[in-house]
Formats: sequence, C-alpha cells, structure tokens
Amino acid sequence: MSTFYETRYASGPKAIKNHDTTQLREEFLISNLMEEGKINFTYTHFDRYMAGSAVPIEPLELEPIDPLKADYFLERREMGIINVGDSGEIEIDGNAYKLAHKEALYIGQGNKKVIFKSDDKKKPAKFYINSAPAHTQHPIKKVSLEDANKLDLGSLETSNDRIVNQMIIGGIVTTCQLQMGLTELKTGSIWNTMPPHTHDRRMEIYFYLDLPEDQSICHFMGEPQETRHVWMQNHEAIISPPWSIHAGAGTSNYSFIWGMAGENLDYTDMDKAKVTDLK
Ligand SMILES: O=C(O)C(=O)C[C@H](O)C(=O)CO
Ligand SMILES: [Zn+2]
Repeated sequence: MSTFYETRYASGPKAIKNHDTTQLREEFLISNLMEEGKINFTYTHFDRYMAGSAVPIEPLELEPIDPLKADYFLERREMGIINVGDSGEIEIDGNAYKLAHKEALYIGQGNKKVIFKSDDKKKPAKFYINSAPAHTQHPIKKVSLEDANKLDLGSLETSNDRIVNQMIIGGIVTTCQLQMGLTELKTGSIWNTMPPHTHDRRMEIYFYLDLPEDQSICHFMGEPQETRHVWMQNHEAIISPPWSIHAGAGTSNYSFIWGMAGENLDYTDMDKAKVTDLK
C-alpha cells in the first residue's frame, strides 16, 4: 500500500475561539506532505476537499482510500497536481504526461489508473495534489506557467508585490469545481493576499513553497474580527474554512499554491476585509 490518508472534520468559527496553539495546528495545519516514497492525503470535511502529495522514488500508484468507498480514486472526483520538485511523469490509463517543475496537470473524473513517476529517483518529482468531488468528466489538461492567466497584484511599497498564476481556472481548464494556482512573491515582498478575504461559498487550502531555509511564514486565519495565527514552514499546507480569512506574512519572500472548491467557479467573488478592520 502506498496511499495513506488522515481525516479532518469541519468546524465553525465559534469553535476556534477557545483553541490553543496545539488545537489550531491539529485541526488546520497539514505537515506530512512531500514524504519520499509515499502518497499522503488529508481528507477534509470542508467541501470534501483533499490535499496531498506524491513523491515517487519507485513508481507510485494512486489507490482509492477508504472514505471514498469507490473502486478507483477518481470514480467521483477530479484532481489538480502541481509539481514542485524535479521533473516527473504521471501515467493515466496508459498515457504519459511529463510534468516539469511548476507545471500543473488537471485530471478529470473517470480516469482509472494513475501512476506517479520521477525521471531521476535521486532528484524526485514532488507532486502537490488537490482533489474535489466531481459530477462529470472533463478532459485531462497540462498547464505550464506560460499558459497561466497572470494577475500582477500589490506593490513593493506595501510589501506584497506578487504574481498570481491562475493555472487550473475557467478559460484555461474546464473543471467541475476545482480551481488552483501558484502565487509568487517578489524579492522584498512578504505579505500575500492583502487585503484578506473570505468566500463563504468555497473553502481553500494554501501550500507554501520556495521558502528559504531558516525562514518561516506566519499564516493568519479566522473571521476578520477574530483572527488567529499559525507559524508554518516550507512545504506545509493549511486548511482555510469558508468563513476564514487566509493570508500570511513571511520572514522572506516565498511562493504558495492555492486550491479551492465549493459553490461556484468565480475567482473574483471574494468578500474583502479592510486591513484597518482586522482584529
Ligand atoms: O496572493 C493572492 O492574492 C492570492 O493568491 C489569493 C488566492 O488566489 C486566493 O485566496 C483565491 O481565493
Ligand atoms: Zn481565497
């Protein structure tokens, strides 16, 4: 067996009022990603969204995990993958898709056999994976950063100069409910997503990468008037419930992958909170 999972139940904003650091981390932080030779998933009860990773030393076959009660993983699900390691390949029902560093692949519902491979086991591919329930099949599509829809946001003056690469998004890839992208902060910029926002229609997960050694990220969550912080390291992810803001500041610049699913596919329908109203 190479596909492992853990479950995170959904909670409401009242619950975290009394959470201490340990409880916050146990419920929302995902720190078992990028383990070599394994496929690790976190199955959340927020929109039944899953985040995980596959780091193949030998080829790793995706297996259906118990909560799916399915014959194969993608029987009722779709999947988005971004490779944050060296080059690799994903074989889907006998067809090979090469994925270089920071390239993405969308795999629609109904694809049966998925195998993750690295080109060189000494420099493995590191596949970051998100998955959401799907009601119909959409075509497999590879997306590179050149293909992405780019939003040039923020400024150096407010320490949030960044490019949002929308990769798995309407207009580029047709999905049931999954959206994913990679945001890169420029040197000297440390804040992502300011002003912060919620979207009660969709949950979201942030996965941090490109963080230099010995640096950290302070991620903020909670309702805009009742925030909490979680200190995070490179290659950790954090679950953002639909009622929660999701924003962070690093002790250096960094990148992060955002992925979300829920009621609609409208990236722009965020409910923005004024920075001066945050508590
Ligand atoms: O830096 C940003 O701003 C983001 O990348 C925001 C995310 O894309 C997001 O939260 C989408 O809802
Ligand atoms: Zn968001």
